[in-house]
Amino acid sequence: MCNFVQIEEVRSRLHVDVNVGPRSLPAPPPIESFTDMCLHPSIVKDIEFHEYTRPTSIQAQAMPVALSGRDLLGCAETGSGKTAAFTIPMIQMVVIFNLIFVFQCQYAALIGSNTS
Ligand SMILES: Nc1ncnc2c1ncn2[C@@H]1O[C@H](COP(=O)(O)OP(=O)(O)OP(=O)(O)O)[C@@H](O)[C@H]1O
Repeated sequence: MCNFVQIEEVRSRLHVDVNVGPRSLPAPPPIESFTDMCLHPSIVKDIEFHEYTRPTSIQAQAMPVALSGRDLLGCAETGSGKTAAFTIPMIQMVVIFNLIFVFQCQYAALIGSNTS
């Protein structure tokens, strides 16, 4: 994917809106294939086990942002795959950087969930 127009075309097709803060760099473009996300082999294996063939819209846009280490706030309808969109990058960071051992962190991730 090379230019802004093409990126916006893909976002439009995926029905994805992206907003970044005024002093922030542009968000990474969406990635429409798990294979192209450079995920750890153990994560790829699990994605295959669950028979996810391609990212949902929220995953295609949110995962590259989170994998780049940026903060993000993602909203999408229920059942659209938000859980994996946020947790796969989180697991990737833990697996790749081995956060708990490298930084002696007590916590590597914090998950907040609404109650219903
Ligand atoms: N890329 C994908 N391909 C196929 N199925 C998927 C994919 N991503 C998630 N799913 C499946 O879709 C279903 C809904 O996903 P999930 O519950 O994560 O959505 P959600 O947006 O987090 O929902 P909620 O708003 O209710 O929390 C789950 O069964 C999940 O395993």
